[in-house]
Amino acid sequence: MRTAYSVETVRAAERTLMARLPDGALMQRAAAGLAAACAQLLGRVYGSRVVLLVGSGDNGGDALWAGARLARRGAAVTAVLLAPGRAHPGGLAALRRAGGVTVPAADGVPLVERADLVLDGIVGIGGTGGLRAEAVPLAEAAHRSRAAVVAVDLPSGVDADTGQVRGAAVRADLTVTFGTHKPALFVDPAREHAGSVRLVDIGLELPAGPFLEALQHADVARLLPVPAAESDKYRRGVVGIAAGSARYPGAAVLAVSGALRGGAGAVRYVGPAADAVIARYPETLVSDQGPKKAGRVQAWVVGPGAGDDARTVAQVLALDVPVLVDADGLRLAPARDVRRRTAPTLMTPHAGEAAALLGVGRDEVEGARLDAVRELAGRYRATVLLKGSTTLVAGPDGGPVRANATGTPWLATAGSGDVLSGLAGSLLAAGLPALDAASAGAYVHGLAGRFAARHAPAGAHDIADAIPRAWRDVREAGVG
Ligand SMILES: NC(=O)C1=CN([C@@H]2O[C@H](COP(=O)(O)OP(=O)(O)OC[C@H]3O[C@@H](n4cnc5c(N)ncnc54)[C@H](OP(=O)(O)O)[C@@H]3O)[C@@H](O)[C@H]2O)[C@@H](O)CC1
Ligand SMILES: Nc1ncnc2c1ncn2[C@@H]1O[C@H](COP(=O)(O)OP(=O)(O)O)[C@@H](O)[C@H]1O
Ligand SMILES: [K+]
Repeated sequence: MRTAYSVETVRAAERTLMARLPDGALMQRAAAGLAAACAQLLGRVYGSRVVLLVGSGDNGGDALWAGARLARRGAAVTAVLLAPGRAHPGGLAALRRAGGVTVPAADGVPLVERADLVLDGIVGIGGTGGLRAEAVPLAEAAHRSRAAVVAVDLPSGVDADTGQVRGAAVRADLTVTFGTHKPALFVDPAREHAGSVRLVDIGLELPAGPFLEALQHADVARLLPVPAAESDKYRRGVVGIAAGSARYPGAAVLAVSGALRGGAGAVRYVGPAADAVIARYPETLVSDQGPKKAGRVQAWVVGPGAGDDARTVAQVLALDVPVLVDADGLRLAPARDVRRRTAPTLMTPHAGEAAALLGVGRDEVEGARLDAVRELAGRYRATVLLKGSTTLVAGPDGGPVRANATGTPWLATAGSGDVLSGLAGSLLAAGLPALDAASAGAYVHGLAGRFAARHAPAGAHDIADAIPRAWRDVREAGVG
């Protein structure tokens, strides 16, 4: 599991550690890791042109100390000072001792354009808002130059705690972050600015409850259900799918396709698309009764392609088993009915649906996903999985939000959300708590998308077909 902590927690851990260490020791640890990552990226340090973008705080200090290390190994290092009177004094002296030079910001752009490596030490966890005006031309030059851009701790201009980008921000190829990941490194739009991310351990001791978690293969492998010797289809769990309409029968077929690969022992379908479902998946148990009388079901999925069928949504919400509400179902599920439920509810909106539920614009949700997912989980007292370029899952009781790391833009294809709802619903039926069902479902779904679209675009049914391969990949890597 990878974890991220808020700036407040990082600051507290930093204070505790600094009280035990000699002055400057933490910055030296950070700079050593940073310089090593830069050297690796450059391949040959000797003779390379390195430009440091240096702001007024310790983030600039890290860049200056790392620059000094690279200068000692033969790089030509120039520091572009954004606040010349306030640059980190110790770092500045070290760079000069090592043969590095400094220039004012106004002279920086041509140097950045000719650099092999640009180190972004403009601002780190002390930043607020986007880049200031004087830094913008430098960030733009770095982006268009052929230089590798390495962000120190965070790409400057992103909000460390929320992943918001309010204005211009540096676009890095690599971010070297210190002590712990910051939430912004997992959450778009900031994540997209970070490039690949490397964590340098500087000895921070962090509390048990992180702000954000990102599951990895081993975590998901432990969550995925495996039938025991004594299992039968009912013990493995039966998932009910109430989806599809005369207009959208495909949504039912796709939800069933995900559910059949999600670990439940049987999939039961109710709704107007039974013929289409049976034609494609003859193993489905179809019922012409409503959800109440459909027979044994351990978890329901309601909503994909459901049109305006509010009655079915209300019936499913009234059942005392876990329920996943997706797509049209989200619009048709009154908040008070969801809040009143005692069994778990999992809601799976994309940004547009989340925006409609919150009464804000879609851009607002996409710009501040963490806020949106937590707000929805609180309002509905439900687990919420917010889909999109970063998929986030928040539980109703606060606690760490989970960010999914396996997604790919190839998943943005019609019907792929229906597959996810079936898959996650199946995991609910198999007995996983809602937070785990949602995050393991998103993880396997993302991986399946990657497999399905490896060399060519894939349709939603291809993603469903790739679920067993993704599942196997997780299990084999995770538990041997
Ligand atoms: N935590 C740890 O354990 C360790 C932390 N370490 C490092 O310290 C970094 C944090 O350093 P920090 O606290 O000095 O803040 P930092 O990010 O340099 O920025 C503050 C300055 O920036 C300015 N400023 C603000 N917003 C801005 C903007 N949008 N655009 C431009 N400028 C802006 C603001 O100035 P002012 O508003 O006064 O003009 C303020 O002076 C951290 O990210 C990591 O790299 C490591 O050395 C080792 C261990
Ligand atoms: N840019 C993206 N990067 C990664 N995943 C994405 C992106 N856009 C959409 N997705 C994923 O694709 C799926 C689309 O679901 P949804 O929006 O419900 O589509 P549909 O309603 O057509 O099924 C979700 O799993 C979502 O997280
Ligand atoms: K930075």
